[in-house]
Amino acid sequence: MTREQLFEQILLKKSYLCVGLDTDPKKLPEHLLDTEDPVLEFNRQIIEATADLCVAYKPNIAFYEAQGPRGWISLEKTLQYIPKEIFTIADAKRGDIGNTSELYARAFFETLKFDSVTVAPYMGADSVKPFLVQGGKWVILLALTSNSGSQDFQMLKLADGSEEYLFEQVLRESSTWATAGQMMYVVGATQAEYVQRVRKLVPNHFLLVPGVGAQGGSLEEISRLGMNQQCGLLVNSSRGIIYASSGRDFAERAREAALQIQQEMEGYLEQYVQHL
Ligand SMILES: O=C(O)c1cc(=O)[nH]c(=O)n1[C@@H]1O[C@H](COP(=O)(O)O)[C@@H](O)[C@H]1O
Repeated sequence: MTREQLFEQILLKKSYLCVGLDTDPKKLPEHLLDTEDPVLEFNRQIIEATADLCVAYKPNIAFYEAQGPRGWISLEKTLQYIPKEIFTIADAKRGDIGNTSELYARAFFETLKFDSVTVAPYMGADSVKPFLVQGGKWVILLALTSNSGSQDFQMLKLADGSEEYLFEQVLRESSTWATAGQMMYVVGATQAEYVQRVRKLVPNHFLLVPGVGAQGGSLEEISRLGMNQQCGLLVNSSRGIIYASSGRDFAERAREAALQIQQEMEGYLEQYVQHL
């Protein structure tokens, strides 16, 4: 999917919501447990209930890998329920020496046919570039993550007296590896105070923003500080949507939670994206 196609979907749906499919078999509503593939049935109903309100789905691969072969099958079948015009993110946080990254890229882009994969920058250019070879496929590089551990390395100053944090060097350097049509960055919603520094270095890139809802980040703040003229944001919520209820009404409640976010997003799009 191209950046223009993604922006078209955002305008059409008045939404930049990404629904996180972090489907934990231990949290499934009881009435689904005797279906053939409870994870798949849960995802199917979540997708059916939210597809008109979001522009992306992000299955977190850990939740499927942990199930062994069964999990991979649920994941592959889940992708078949996602409408073609919706952007798909394999949240796998991969990256390795070149020939291994090539196979990770093949796993997510060719075998599973995701539009994008999250990648860790720690091993440098040759670990990321194998993911950048196919047009229409995206790398979403971890820049400033939402968790408290982001302080450990990402927020280190590069040298005594330097004004620049390590995450800024990651943005500066990696933005020369690919255009804003193939690379996005993860910036946690809990890091809103640094979003202007991010935008100075990557004004045109899309940012994948996790951390609203369960982790406490503010949608208003990240939208006000992070939007660009093509919206430039995909804001993810996982638990806040998919576990809005643990009962028979889980899909209905998930829709209500997604609708609430979409309506708030509609307001920010009108306010901050000038040519709407
Ligand atoms: O890459 C991610 O998506 C990610 C990066 C980050 O900095 N923080 C973060 O929470 N995530 C993911 O975003 C999702 C957040 O889920 P909720 O907190 O339930 O909305 C999980 O799948 C996390 O793995």
